[in-house]
Amino acid sequence: MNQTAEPRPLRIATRASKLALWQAEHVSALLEAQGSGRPIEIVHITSEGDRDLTSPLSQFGGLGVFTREVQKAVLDGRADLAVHSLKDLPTEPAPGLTLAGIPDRGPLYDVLILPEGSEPIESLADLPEQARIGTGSLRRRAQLLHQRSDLEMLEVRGNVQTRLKKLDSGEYDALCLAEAGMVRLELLAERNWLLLSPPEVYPAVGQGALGIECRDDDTETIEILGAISDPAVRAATTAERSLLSHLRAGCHAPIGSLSRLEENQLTLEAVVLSGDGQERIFVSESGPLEAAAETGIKAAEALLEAGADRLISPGPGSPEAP
Ligand SMILES: NCc1[nH]cc(CCC(=O)O)c1CC(=O)O
Repeated sequence: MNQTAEPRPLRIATRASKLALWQAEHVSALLEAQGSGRPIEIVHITSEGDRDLTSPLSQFGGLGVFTREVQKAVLDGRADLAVHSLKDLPTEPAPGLTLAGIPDRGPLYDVLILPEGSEPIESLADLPEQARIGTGSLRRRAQLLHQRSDLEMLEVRGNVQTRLKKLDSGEYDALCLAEAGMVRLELLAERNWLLLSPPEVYPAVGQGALGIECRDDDTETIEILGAISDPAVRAATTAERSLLSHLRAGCHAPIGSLSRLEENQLTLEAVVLSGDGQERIFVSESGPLEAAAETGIKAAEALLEAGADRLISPGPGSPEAP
């Protein structure tokens, strides 16, 4: 009889898209380096958001369409932790789960990807008149229209690879995506692209960051996830998510934000736009790192004070439809 029991595996639940798998592998490597001594397994989950590739995201599933089934696997005990793109994770906490891990953050901004073989461009002004831009995100749509009201914004669904195929087949003149996803999938080197950064284009709340959840009574996993977290990223994303939840805009709203850290000071910039990009409200609030959530609330209040509630339409949707 063998009395030396193998340590229990630490099971990571993830969607099975290439990007989700990269992110799960990244977390797996962080956990290995952290050295809990437990072997790591990756459990693949199919989400509603991956199954239905035809409807616009705003019209089905709503909030948490990419995260719900991965969360269920942890709640059911099929896995111990769930890895999400933080920007896809609703700010409303899931009962029974806790957001215990927020590790290092990838690139924050969006990029405008050009079809294979196109000439490079240096700014949005270089796009042809009425260029067709593929994006399903109201935030990207509104900010691009704010710069160039002539652009034709077209809905796009499916994973990053599917979208790039549509771009290269001529459906769009350019595609707007997160730099983080493109870098993780090593897809930027092959083509020409333009960085879309603030103040022209603010990223989504939590963009580029990962959120790792576990059961709220699983003290061992909570401790392990704490050890692979980055306090600066946690503070920054806490401010951003606090802003979003206080705007009660877990809905499909054109909201962008950026947090900057300087020594012990956190500055949160935020924009809210009308869907057509005609109206845009900007605020900036600062506070100590430890008061990140309060800084988020202050920014939300300043936006509401300036009339943001008129621009935010209530309704179902995810914090960031892609
Ligand atoms: N909504 C889909 C989604 N969720 C996370 C990423 C990429 C990684 C990130 O932005 O954190 C993407 C693709 C995209 O927006 O281009």
